Amino acid sequence: MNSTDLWQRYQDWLYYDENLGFYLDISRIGFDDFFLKAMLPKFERAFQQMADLEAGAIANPDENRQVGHYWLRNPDLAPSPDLKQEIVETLAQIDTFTQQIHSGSIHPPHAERFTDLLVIGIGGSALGPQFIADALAPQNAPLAIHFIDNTDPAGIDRTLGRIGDRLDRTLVLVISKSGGTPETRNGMIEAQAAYQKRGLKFGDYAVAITGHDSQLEKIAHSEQWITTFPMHDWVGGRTSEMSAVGLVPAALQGIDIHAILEGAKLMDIATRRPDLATNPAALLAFAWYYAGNGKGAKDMVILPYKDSLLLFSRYLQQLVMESLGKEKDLEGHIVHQGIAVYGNKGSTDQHAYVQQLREGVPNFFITFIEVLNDRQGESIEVEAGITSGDYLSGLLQGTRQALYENKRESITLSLPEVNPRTVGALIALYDRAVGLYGYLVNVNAYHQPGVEAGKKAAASVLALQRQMVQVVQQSPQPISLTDLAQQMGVPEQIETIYKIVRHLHSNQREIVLKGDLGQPTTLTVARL
Ligand SMILES: O=P(O)(O)OC[C@H]1O[C@H](O)[C@H](O)[C@@H](O)[C@@H]1O
Repeated sequence: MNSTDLWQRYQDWLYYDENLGFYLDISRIGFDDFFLKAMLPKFERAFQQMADLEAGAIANPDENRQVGHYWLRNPDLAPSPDLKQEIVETLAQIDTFTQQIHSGSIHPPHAERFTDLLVIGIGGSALGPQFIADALAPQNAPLAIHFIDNTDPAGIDRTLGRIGDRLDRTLVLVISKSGGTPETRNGMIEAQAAYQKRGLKFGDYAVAITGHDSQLEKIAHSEQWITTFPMHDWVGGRTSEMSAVGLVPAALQGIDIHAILEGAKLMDIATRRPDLATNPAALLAFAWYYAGNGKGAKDMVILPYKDSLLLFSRYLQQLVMESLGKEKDLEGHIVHQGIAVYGNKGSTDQHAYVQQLREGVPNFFITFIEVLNDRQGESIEVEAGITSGDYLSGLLQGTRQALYENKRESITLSLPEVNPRTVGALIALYDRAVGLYGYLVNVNAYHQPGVEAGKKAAASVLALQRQMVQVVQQSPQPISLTDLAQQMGVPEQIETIYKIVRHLHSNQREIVLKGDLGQPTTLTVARL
């Protein structure tokens, strides 16, 4: 296509949202009118399914659940007065609690104010809060945020080390919808131990955000934690940023949560339109479908040209891949759906992997995210008539063009600036696009059955570890791996047992290994 035709195509497909000052350009995705016509009936169905979902249908059939994250930003849409009240009351509870923490009316036993916030959670109970904190926390936030989002002991030490002496002024938010996620439980127990070591009562510092009647809620009540916030059954982890999960940490950092909700609500209005050309989420889903042939044949590379949006790709990784990455469609046929997501930020990535994008395997499409306002205040010139921001903007345009010339497709989103409203809108745009795409490819975007397999396997490894330690304890002689597996009655698990033994040996716990570490058959295991 020549430049005049491209310019025309750009204008034909440009979406602009007046309320949000938000642009979406899918002109550099190569669909034609024929493809468009073929997709329209699919979109009609998807719009209808989405309307049913918003009206309270059981949109997650496997788990027999409603999917209600849209109601969080407009409680009037909730399908019953009770649900509406739950949302409104939780929001009021968050506002009151934030005010009490900031004013010091709720304070730690030995200080006038909390100064730090430790969030313990994983997956949907961490990625949103991490993205929002990095994108929006003010420089002198009333509470400085820290995360434990794993069961890595060294990672936990690193976070607690950063908090250091301020532990007695640190408020802890333990976030888990199910209230039983082992990584989060471990983080909580480790944090609890750190408080105890300092002679502090954990409950005086802790708040839980969790589902009704969960294990975590029970602990919070029995240990008299400061308070608890509800995590509704009808909000999925990866779309929970606008429930208490995302709003409590954001509000405590002094971020305007009502503006986040307002931006999302405005985007919801736009993405509710049952019309492909004027619905930005539908345009996104349409572009993804074309680029990957409705089968995820191409990866989604997310490239925000703004440092504060760095964590958006990580946030989207869960939202897109956990929602769409499914073995079966809604009728139970094997489909192996999904779209892989990766990316960091431009122009930084230009000095890393963009070489491959431009010249290597063409298995991706890019989403450029442009932020029109460079910074608060004036910019100096780094060359005659040119600022750093001009460079960033030029690099974005240049990369888009260079990739297009090499037949690499792209989408470009442009926001006026990064603020609570636009970030709320961005999140809402993508959760709707993922929902619509899920309907286009006929998968349940709201469950994650595949995650369970790894969790079950981990539990059986830990059971083997306990059994193995017992057998070694009772064995008078050092014992070979083969005999050990034999005595445990699981000869087929020898590799797993070997790895458990190696891990314990490396940590000088319970057992010692003797022999040539490079040759497992020479090894014997004895009690320490
Ligand atoms: O909030 P939680 O119940 O602790 O769950 C945390 C995460 O764990 C699971 O493995 C799911 O795959 C995620 O969707 C979820 O966000």
